Amino acid sequence: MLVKKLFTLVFIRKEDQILLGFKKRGFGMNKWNGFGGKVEPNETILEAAARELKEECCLTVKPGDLKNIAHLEFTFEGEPTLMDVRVFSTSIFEGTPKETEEMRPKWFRHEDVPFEDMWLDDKLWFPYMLQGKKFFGHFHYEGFDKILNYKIEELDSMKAFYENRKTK
Ligand SMILES: CNc1ncnc2c1ncn2[C@@H]1O[C@H](COP(=O)(O)OP(=O)(O)OP(=O)(O)O)[C@@H](O)[C@H]1O
Repeated sequence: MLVKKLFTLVFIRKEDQILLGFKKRGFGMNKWNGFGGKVEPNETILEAAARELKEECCLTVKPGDLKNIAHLEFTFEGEPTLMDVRVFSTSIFEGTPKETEEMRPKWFRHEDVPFEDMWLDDKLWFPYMLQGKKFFGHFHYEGFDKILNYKIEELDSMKAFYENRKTK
């Protein structure tokens, strides 16, 4: 049986640019990604998303301004964990991105997103996100550099997606 662990992932958008952070330590080190981390037991998913964004690049968002745009699942061959990642996006934020011990933030134009220095899955689902689509993705890795299989589905509504999962 797989043990589910809940994570957040936040993308800040500004005109034709997206804010990414270069992870300086821990899981996904030396890769560009959105901002996020584990949801703690004492907080909601939205609170966790806003907290991680603040901790990692010093931007403030109201949890209510974060729009849930995707649900991602990651499994790793031979590992008992399923990473359950709630992806959010917003263009409403306060502050200027600042480097922290964990992340070095940088704005990228859509055509300049550095996929060669990101998780392999990002290249597969970023086009959905950049086109404003909602989606579900599942990626099964062998190690960290090979995807054994995956599936991506465009969704009409995240709410309907979660309601549908609850009843299964
Ligand atoms: C495998 N393919 C992947 N593709 C894209 N994004 C991925 C990912 N796998 C993990 N992620 C994200 O990477 C962050 C890890 O967070 P992570 O640093 O482990 O969490 P947190 O800050 O709580 O950790 P510590 O407090 O340092 O233990 C978190 O946003 C999570 O959604």
